Amino acid sequence: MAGGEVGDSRSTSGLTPNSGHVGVTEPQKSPEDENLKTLASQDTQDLKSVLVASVLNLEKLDVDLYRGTHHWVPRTQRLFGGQIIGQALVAAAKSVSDNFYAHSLHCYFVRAGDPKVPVLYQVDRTRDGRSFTVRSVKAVQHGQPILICQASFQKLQPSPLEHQFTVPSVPPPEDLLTVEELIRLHLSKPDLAEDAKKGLNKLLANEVPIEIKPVSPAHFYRFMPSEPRRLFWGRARGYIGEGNMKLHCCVAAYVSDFALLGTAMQPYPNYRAQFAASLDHAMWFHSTFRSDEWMLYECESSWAGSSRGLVQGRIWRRDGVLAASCSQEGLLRVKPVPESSKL
Ligand SMILES: CCC(=O)SCCNC(=O)CCNC(=O)[C@H](O)C(C)(C)COP(=O)(O)OP(=O)(O)OC[C@H]1O[C@@H](n2cnc3c(N)ncnc32)[C@H](O)[C@@H]1OP(=O)(O)O
Repeated sequence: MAGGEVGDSRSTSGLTPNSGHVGVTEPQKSPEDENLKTLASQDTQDLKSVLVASVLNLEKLDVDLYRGTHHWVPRTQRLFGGQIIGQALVAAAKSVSDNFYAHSLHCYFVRAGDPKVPVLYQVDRTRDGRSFTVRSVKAVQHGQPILICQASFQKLQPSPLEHQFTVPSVPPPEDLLTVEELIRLHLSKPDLAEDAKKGLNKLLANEVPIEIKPVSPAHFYRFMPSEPRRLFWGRARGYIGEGNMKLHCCVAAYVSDFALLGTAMQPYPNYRAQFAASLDHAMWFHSTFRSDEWMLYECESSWAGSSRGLVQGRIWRRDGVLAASCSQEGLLRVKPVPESSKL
């Protein structure tokens, strides 16, 4: 489903499986939760490997020119930013030797992506060095750029300088519910209004190729005000396997844009985003990881103002190793939630 992101209406932001589930160390479970887990794990099989087989599988048109198609299109009817970044990184990586690994990318989203036509990716081989290789990618639709991206790749170079922050302490993914399970739980409430049901069923029908388990759903859905910080487990649906680090970075780039910007909205449950879109996105890859295994996403927003929000993200492996960091600024044009929707 669509992740309940910043553009969502109040009917879905009221998703809270139980009012006590706001802490990050002791989730509450019930037999109902356990049944829902079994149900949803069956559903995920249908989307197996869709990211690899379709979204990130670009068609080569000419030297350094590729075409990408869409899988999931958000309700905003503009292309999902993570898809464009992921595809741009795939295109960039195609002309880079296998012993060079993506270590960073910097992107600007300059126009909304049109879901009705494919995206062309034009790659410029900016520089090939002994240790670093840089590629510039322009994503184009209707003859105009929608994204400009620079990606840098490095040969593996060990160093005695090694440090990282400590991974936050949270419940393991096995103890938490997926976004789909949270929606089903909400749908099972007997007093739910018909239009809310309709909206939630629409969300469930979306086929998002990633799985998300919010650590604190009440904050994730902005049911109550909270500090601009969120934690969730995420992974690509399906099996990718070891050995293709380039692909794992592209999948992580896809996932990284999914729930970042909503962090900046968490202190303001009385406002809904009328227009929310990522403006730029940067990412740094630190260590090897498997994007088809649960990774902990830690997002915090250091600033909001001038109709923009700035969010930093850290992506942790389950064993506590910091796999990647990202930063994004997004446009957030908001309006107050009408009194009637708060009921
Ligand atoms: C998970 C998050 C995601 O994946 S988001 C997807 C990835 N990101 C994107 O698609 C963003 C792509 N970039 C863009 O669309 C443009 O760069 C944006 C951010 C819109 C640039 O904004 P701007 O310079 O305002 O563009 P524009 O003049 O074409 O206007 C676009 C619409 O916004 C309106 N607008 C403009 N200024 C204001 C304002 N101050 N207050 C209210 N509205 C404003 C314009 O009227 C225009 O509206 P409309 O589209 O004509 O209805």
